[in-house]
Amino acid sequence: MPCCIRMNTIMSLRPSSTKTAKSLHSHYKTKTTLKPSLFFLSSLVSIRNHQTLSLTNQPLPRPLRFRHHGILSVKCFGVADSHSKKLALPYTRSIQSFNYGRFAYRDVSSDESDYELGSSQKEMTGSTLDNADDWKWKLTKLLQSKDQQEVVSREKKDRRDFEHLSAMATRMGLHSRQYSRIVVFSKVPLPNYRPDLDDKRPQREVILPFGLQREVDAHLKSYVSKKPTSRGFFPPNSLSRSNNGGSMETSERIYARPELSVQNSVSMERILSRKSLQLRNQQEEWQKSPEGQKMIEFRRSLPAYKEKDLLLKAISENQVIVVSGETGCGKTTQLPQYILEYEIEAARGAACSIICTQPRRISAMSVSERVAAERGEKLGESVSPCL
Ligand SMILES: Nc1ncnc2c1ncn2[C@@H]1O[C@H](COP(=O)(O)OP(=O)(O)OP(=O)(O)O)[C@@H](O)[C@H]1O
Repeated sequence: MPCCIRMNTIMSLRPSSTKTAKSLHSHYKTKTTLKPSLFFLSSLVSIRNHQTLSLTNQPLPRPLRFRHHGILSVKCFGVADSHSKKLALPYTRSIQSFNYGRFAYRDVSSDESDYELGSSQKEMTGSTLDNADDWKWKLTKLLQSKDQQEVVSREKKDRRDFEHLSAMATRMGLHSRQYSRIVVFSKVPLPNYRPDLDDKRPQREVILPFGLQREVDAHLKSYVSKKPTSRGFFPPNSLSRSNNGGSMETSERIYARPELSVQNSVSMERILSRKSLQLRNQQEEWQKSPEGQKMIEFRRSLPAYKEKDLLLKAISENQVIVVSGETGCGKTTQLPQYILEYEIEAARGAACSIICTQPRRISAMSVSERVAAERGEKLGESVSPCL
């Protein structure tokens, strides 16, 4: 059975302070029948010249020294496994890669003094957090887990201490956000709103007023009858089904556009074609940049990405498609981008208009901001909210 023993629990059993891993080992051996398999050091302890620490019956090559760098928290996780020979130090290594600044792992020279392990974190930092150790453990487990994406807590004290916990998560390379009575720590950036964590969501569902659908149809018909026709501009494989000149626009601006004459239409095509090439260059530049690469990596991790080709095919072959997917899979932020990117790559970007509806102004704003950020743009370039 896996179990977890806190070092400070072990330490409190000892009448005198423990200074070396060797004495810790002998203490550990006599006080418990568990063989430790994972030795978990917090960010603030260094072990000289060792990535693994042997805690077997063999004597240690020489005493290993723990050194305190600010706050101390040490945990031992043991399993009742007599074959366990080595204690890996994964956390120490991950600290190096997450760059903990002054808390980063470093070697301790032999002339440096040992640290008294029994001191509590509270005393060291003056922090009001009484569960920092638990959280450090939880977040480290999250980082180590391949399957787990996030940790969710509904504890009042975690909401109270959110700022501290959030700072800790940031130092560990994690994202955090508070949603009303819930705090979330995640490996991926968190959205402004999480419907799955919104207890009041059923009451917040938007109920469309009777007749709204008919009103929308009438507006659409009116728009379609007024929109300029530019036949021949769209190749058959284009995903675009309208031509209003690029980015989202207000209905006033759309209706205010004058009818285009044939000559106007030709020069408009030239303008759109130039703009399309410009969009393609911009998109390629962004995708090659380090930030763009990072964003692409994140976007590819979303479930929608696996269906990208299928979706584009379905859109090109059908007038109406219905997409259903789990919350957060990328329906809102990814699908429109797949279409736009496809059109931009085909040098038709300027002629592609995509309208996304959101039930609230705040979500319209937040989605627009997010999509613009994913495209490496400022709001108002190819993505504009229309409130
Ligand atoms: N404002 C944001 N900031 C950071 N990340 C975001 C933001 N909005 C969305 N994301 C990320 O993008 C992913 C896809 O979000 P998106 O809104 O496209 O999902 P969805 O399938 O439309 O969800 P829902 O069904 O809840 O509307 C989210 O899981 C989240 O990780």
